[in-house]
Amino acid sequence: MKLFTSVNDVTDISGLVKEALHLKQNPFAHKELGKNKTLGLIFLNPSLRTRLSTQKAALNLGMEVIVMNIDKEGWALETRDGVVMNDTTVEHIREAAGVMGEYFDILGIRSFPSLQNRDEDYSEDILNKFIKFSGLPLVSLESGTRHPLQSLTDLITITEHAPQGRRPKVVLTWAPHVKALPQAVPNSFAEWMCKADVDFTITHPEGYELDMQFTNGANISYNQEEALQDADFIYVKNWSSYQDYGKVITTDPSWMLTRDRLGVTNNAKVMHCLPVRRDLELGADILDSTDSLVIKEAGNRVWAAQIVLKKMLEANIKQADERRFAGS
Ligand SMILES: NCCC[C@H](NC(=O)CCC(=O)O)C(=O)O
Ligand SMILES: NC(=O)OP(=O)(O)O
Repeated sequence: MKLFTSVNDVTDISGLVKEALHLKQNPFAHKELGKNKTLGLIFLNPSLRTRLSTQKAALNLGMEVIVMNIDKEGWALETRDGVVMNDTTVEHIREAAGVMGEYFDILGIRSFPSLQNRDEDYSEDILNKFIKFSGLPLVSLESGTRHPLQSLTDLITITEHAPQGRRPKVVLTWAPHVKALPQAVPNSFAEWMCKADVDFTITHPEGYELDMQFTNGANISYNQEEALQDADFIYVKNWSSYQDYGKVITTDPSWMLTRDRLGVTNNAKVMHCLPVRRDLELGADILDSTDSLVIKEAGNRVWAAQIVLKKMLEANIKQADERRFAGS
């Protein structure tokens, strides 16, 4: 594996989940694999889970890790091409990414969308430039349109807690929020669920339709109660409008999931990628109950990151060996 930016970088999804669950039982079995290899984690936006879990995963594999919050600690980055840099930006992404290529063996990048310009965000220009100019194997730590480490984690968590002998029903439900949030988490979750062995439904108010490229194969409903019927897993997330790009169309509190809503479900477990705003997006009564999987889910971020880094290290070692043999 050279890139992990979407589900399309994975050839065997259920195989990857199984391997991640195996790592969870044997976290230090590959401690030699990452010896003398350096992972660079570059954040253009805040993070708690992605930063800590990916760092821990790399340490479990014996790697060195360097973390930089480039938005706060680096020179102001220019990402556009063909501009005279006579304003506030100091360093171009071409040089910045190129330099990272000299220091690291694997690069992780977090780059949120601006939510101002849909074409720009959905072109994944910044992620693609880091890939191109670093020349490194790259793992997305959440980009303009996707959060694949989160989605792999979510599938691992669903697989661990799924009922025996039948396909689980998974429902992604929109939740209210005061701020405009990216579509990356729900896009990515939908994209993975549509390819997984689950019965998948999305429910949201009108105007919150996600880009159809991510929801192909999902049932979509504007009626939350109907959608929740017989659910085994409920994935709660706010996102801003894709159509009226980046806008908050409603904050209707009746969309907030509370425990009394779970009555129509099949004792559903509730998931959220975190951070979550209590009693705005999701009721504290759920978060503080055994119906919530959010902490275990966040725990599984380690195994998602570790299996991805392991695949990248193995591919790189193979490539390096091939180069060595070719030269001998
Ligand atoms: N990485 C996990 C989610 C990150 C981001 N949430 C946020 O920005 C929450 C901000 C707030 O609640 O103010 C999102 O939804 O994509
Ligand atoms: N879920 C998630 O990606 O959390 P952070 O933004 O804290 O990394």
